[in-house]
Amino acid sequence: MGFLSSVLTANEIVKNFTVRKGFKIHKVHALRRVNLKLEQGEILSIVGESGSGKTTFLRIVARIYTHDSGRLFVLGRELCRKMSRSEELEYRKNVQMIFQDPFSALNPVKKIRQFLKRPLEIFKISGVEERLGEVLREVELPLDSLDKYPHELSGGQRQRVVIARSIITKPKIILADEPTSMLDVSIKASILNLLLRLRDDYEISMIHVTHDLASAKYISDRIAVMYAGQIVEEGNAQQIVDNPLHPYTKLLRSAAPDPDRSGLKLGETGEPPDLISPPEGCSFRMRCPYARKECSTFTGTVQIDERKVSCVLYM
Ligand SMILES: Nc1ncnc2c1ncn2[C@@H]1O[C@H](COP(=O)(O)OP(=O)(O)OP(=O)(O)O)[C@@H](O)[C@H]1O
Repeated sequence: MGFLSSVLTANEIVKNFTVRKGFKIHKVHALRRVNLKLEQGEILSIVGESGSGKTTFLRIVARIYTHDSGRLFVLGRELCRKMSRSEELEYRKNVQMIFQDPFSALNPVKKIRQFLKRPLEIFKISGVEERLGEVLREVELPLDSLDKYPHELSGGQRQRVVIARSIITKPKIILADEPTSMLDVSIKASILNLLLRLRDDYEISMIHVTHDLASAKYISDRIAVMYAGQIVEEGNAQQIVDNPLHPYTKLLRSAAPDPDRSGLKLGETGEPPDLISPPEGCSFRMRCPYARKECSTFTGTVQIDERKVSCVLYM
């Protein structure tokens, strides 16, 4: 697919959190100079283990957090700490987030109609009933779902409601944080297919965050692999999964996403480093079967065709 232009450019994004451990205050280096691009109509998956910084990046784009340094350009403007209320509203209308848990996203005492109507009220969008009907059709839910309570719907139907709300304002970018991780395997594919169709029908650009390389390959054009707050490999989704270059991507690839299938478990190969004091050089070197002396100082990125890989093996 040919893309027209970038809707998001992240340059050297840094985010630290302050945490208290006993009497001491520590800095967690959650994002360490992250560079990423999202093209119009593209689905980019950020893949990595728990704690690698995927959600933090998504939340910065969603303006739930602000970045400490670096520059982030979204839909033609630079995101800065302060935006006027009208700029903030316009931004939130255009950039919507889907959270991983469709159960906690929905208020159990409110009908689906109220949940879906809320953004239309906030953004003063007219033609409410018509738009409610349209989005339900788009997410393939029957119209009578509007008058149901969340507990009357299945997990997959609830996630469809959450997706309906995310598209009701006709956003340009969707940020999907593990949208299928709480769902049964049988329903996962239908939700991924729905996201793909929305992208195709409306040219919505998406950042999809997941632990699961298989669903990333299924849904994305490009994959960025994140480890300890850094992107270690980035490129075409199929190439990354079928022919991973970075030793960490190779490890993710060989780990069985399905616990019923035999295979390497990530925990068996060690743990990611503590982000309070991340190591110098390559952060993966302590777990890497190919580690050598240079890895303790190497921080570069190598471009191989369309792929970027941060590993000294490819120098
Ligand atoms: N609000 C916060 N306060 C302090 N530390 C945080 C906060 N949010 C995230 N962190 C830390 O930042 C690092 C990155 O976390 P993040 O949630 O972005 O990772 P993740 O890859 O999305 O993991 P998961 O898949 O488990 O959600 C972790 O070490 C985490 O403990």
